[in-house]
Amino acid sequence: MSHKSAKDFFRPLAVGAPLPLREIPARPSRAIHFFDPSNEKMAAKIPDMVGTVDVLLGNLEDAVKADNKVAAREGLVKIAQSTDFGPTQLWTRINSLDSPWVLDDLTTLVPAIGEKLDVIMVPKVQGAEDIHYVDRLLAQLEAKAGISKPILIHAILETARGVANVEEICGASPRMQGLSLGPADLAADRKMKTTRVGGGHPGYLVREDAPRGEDGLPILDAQRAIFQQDLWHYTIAKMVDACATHGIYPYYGPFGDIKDTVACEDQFRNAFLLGCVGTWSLHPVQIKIANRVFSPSVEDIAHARRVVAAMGDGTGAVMIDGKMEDDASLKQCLVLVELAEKLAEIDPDLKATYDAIPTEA
Ligand SMILES: CC(C)(COP(=O)(O)OP(=O)(O)OC[C@H]1O[C@@H](n2cnc3c(N)ncnc32)[C@H](O)[C@@H]1OP(=O)(O)O)[C@@H](O)C(=O)NCCC(=O)NCCSC(=O)C[C@H](O)C(=O)O
Ligand SMILES: [Mg+2]
Repeated sequence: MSHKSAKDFFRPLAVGAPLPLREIPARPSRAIHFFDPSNEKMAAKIPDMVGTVDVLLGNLEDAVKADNKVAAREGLVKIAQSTDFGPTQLWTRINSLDSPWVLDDLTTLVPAIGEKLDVIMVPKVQGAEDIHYVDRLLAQLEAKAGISKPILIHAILETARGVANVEEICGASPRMQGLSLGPADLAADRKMKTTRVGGGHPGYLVREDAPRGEDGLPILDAQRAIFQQDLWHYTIAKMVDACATHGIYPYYGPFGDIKDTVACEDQFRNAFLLGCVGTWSLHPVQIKIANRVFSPSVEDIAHARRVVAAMGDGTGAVMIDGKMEDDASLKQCLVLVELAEKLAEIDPDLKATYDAIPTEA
């Protein structure tokens, strides 16, 4: 595969297009909330959701009926033009690159609402070639429309080839903002034997060893603990490493069992602990869960601040509550403290919560 030379990587891909960013802004995006702009009931709720969620995403792809594709695109333009998004980012998910709708998605949205669109999510990305195509087309459209800042690209990992090529996808363009896991399409593409939209599966488990009888054989009808495993651990971990390597942001994806808010919270928390910065929300009930899970807890911030205070110049080792803390644990604590500071800038309730944490000796 041929790569652009380093000096060309940050050059605009069309004369008159905005300069590519050298750093992807670390804007809070705990929940990327999906709505169907062709659904009037949903669309009517969007202006009131501004400020309650970090990202509002007008979805044009799967979950929008084929007959509603044009209405969804037009609906998104209308909502974007008539809404002041304040601190909330506006994203869209365009149709897949092999679909009959994607060209019109891009050529309509960029001139109409390109100044308001922060990120375009591209589904079913297979390799760097998909990002290169969107990158060049966006540059041409931005130049023609006189857009002042580059629209960023977010890729969904939802094919086996996309997962295999995750490194080159992350590094394909300075527009790359991040990646999400697309567990439903990925499961289908991999021919996994599941029927769910994200989350676990009761059949994917590890069972406690069987007790042995006097004959030394396993007692098969004995009660044994079973531990359900995470089907998505490998892919999320691979995605997190690729994103961290390239300075972009990893996200979990959809959790389709809307009513199981407890398992949803578990799935989101696993992703948070592994390094993801946010997740998708498919229903208003999932926004609160995501905001809670992807914000560091009071306990973690209290502990992190103690470590930061105790570590002085950041070198050496100290004991806190019987545990050794050193340069490496300090770096982990700083990840949490810096995230809390960023979130506090846009979330007054969270700021008040973090400000109220007592300073311990
Ligand atoms: C999942 C839903 C179909 C559920 O809808 P519904 O049955 O209408 O839910 P409720 O009755 O509980 O709704 C209560 C009210 O809230 C409104 N509502 C529902 N969802 C949203 C929303 N996302 N944004 C704003 N408002 C919403 C309803 O209109 C009700 O309003 P009211 O009657 O006035 O009280 C539905 O939530 C939905 O369609 N969600 C989005 C689904 C989606 O975007 N799917 C695509 C992403 S997942 C995916 O693509 C897979 C991935 O790519 C992969 O491969 O893994
Ligand atoms: Mg999908």
